[in-house]
Amino acid sequence: MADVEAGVEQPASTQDVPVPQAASLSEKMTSAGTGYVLEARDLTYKVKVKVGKDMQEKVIVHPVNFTIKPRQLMAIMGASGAGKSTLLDILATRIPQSSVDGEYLMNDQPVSSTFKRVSGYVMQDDALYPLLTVRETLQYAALLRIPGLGRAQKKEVVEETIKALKLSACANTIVGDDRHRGVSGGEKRRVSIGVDIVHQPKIIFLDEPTSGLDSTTALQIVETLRAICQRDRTIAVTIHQPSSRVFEVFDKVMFMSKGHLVYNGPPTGLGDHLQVISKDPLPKFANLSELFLEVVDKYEREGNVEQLLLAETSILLHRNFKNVIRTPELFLVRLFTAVMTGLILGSVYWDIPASEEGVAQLAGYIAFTEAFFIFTSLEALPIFLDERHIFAREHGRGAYRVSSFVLANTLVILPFLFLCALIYSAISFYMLGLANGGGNFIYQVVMIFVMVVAANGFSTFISGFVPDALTGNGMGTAIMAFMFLFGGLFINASQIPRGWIWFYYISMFRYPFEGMMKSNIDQLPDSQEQLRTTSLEQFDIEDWNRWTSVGAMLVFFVGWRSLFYLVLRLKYSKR
Ligand SMILES: Nc1ncnc2c1ncn2[C@@H]1O[C@H](COP(=O)(O)OP(=O)(O)OP(=O)(O)O)[C@@H](O)[C@H]1O
Repeated sequence: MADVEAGVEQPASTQDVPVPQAASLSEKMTSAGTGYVLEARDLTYKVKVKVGKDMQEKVIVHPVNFTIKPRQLMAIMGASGAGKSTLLDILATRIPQSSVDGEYLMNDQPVSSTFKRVSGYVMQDDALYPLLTVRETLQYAALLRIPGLGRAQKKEVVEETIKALKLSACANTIVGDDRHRGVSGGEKRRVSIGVDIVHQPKIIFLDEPTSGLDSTTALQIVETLRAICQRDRTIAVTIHQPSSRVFEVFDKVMFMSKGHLVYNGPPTGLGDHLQVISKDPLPKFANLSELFLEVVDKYEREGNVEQLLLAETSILLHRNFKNVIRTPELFLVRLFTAVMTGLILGSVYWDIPASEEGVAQLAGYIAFTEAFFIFTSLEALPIFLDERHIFAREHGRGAYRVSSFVLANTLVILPFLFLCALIYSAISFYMLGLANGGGNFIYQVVMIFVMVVAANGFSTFISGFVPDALTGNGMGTAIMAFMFLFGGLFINASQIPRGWIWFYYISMFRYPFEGMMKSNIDQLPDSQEQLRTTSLEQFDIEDWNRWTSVGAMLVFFVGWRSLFYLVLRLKYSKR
């Protein structure tokens, strides 16, 4: 009993309602002490409807993915006809599983017959006997819903329910109706809820529990639900138009639009989301959920609901850009070193001659350029690790998908890396006096760009699984050092022992080296035909196509990023 009494004395609206340690009767009655996680994977609901003489398929709920966890009060929102009730019915298994596509899991297992035993569904209307008191109503409900329990225990359950729903003050008042004065509208709604949760289910679904109530009463109901939720309950509620205060009580909100899930995250994230999807400036003091419904309605009328589904990546991009702009030192340092390195190399290799010595200098310049850009990509490891921690927390709350995070994380860095490649090349290329025939300069910018993008992908991949930056740095540097060894400068392919040749193929240094060497040597004038032939032979690149190098680095880039995605999925999606 201790926990329910504690629940009564607590202000139910606070974010941290203490969770009692002692097991109450309700805890003893339900199988799992820690609650249930519900997970929807591509859950889809289609029906056949008659159009003229034909039967056509209509999608009521498009594939949705989300998790609902114990202690997270979750609201399903959306305009009328958005699919809220249908989704709630699917979750409550009121729509047979056989007519629903996709997977619906409870604690990682497909939902089975035990589901009904641990869950409760609260209807919208208050169908109660008007002349019974609140306590009597709940007592009869207990008799009917929990037949196996002894009389004393049933009484205890009823008292617990009365306290949890804050009905103590009116427990002996009749429910009432138009002709008999009884409890208030809010209390009546609590009694209705009590009737459906008197068997203390661990999972509770409520269809519009606040409809028809004024905003203060609605707030009290939602706060009570939140207090119940804190006792390891998994609760999902459909709600049409909550006030701002009600909206903020929820831990998580899901917005539906024409059967699509268009927002899934904490109420606090809705403002950022709105900024991205709204084409008009946002009013300063607005009810966010109402505003969101208005914006979504606009998209619906324009027939562009699918566009909303892309918003997740844009929001993350938006936030990442903001973060980058507000921490310019991160990028300025890298840009500064790119400029300095360009200047230093330009002065060291000033005006390379068209001779054997010049080709050796060119090889030195290219190898150092690679080392500089590839090794320094590891510098960003601590930042990536911080981002991974933020991701873990937000993804755990179901705020966004792994793919959106990886995509946003990839895209945000591209313009900056391009700038580094361009500035570095613009400085050093001309100081070295390299020939610009055959688009050699543009080739160098593109090559260095795809090279840093690939190296960045490698560092990000490492950041996906290492415990800390030190380990990541050690591991990354060691792998890169070996890639450098097989990068084309120190040893030719024909000299590499057979057992090591695979390293030559996976070396991120080899492709840019061979590509840039080939591109530059090809520019030697016809009078240097002999030098050109011997140099190409010396580096084994007579038949090499410089654009193959660009392609190879793009493969690395996509490959590392895909591995990063897989690592995050394996590591975090199961939890
Ligand atoms: N079995 C069905 N056959 C045909 N259409 C259906 C079926 N079930 C639901 N729909 C349609 O699917 C859409 C979503 O219905 P649903 O009741 O889930 O919406 P809602 O968001 O709960 O709306 P409201 O807030 O008005 O209750 C509606 O257009 C409804 O008419």
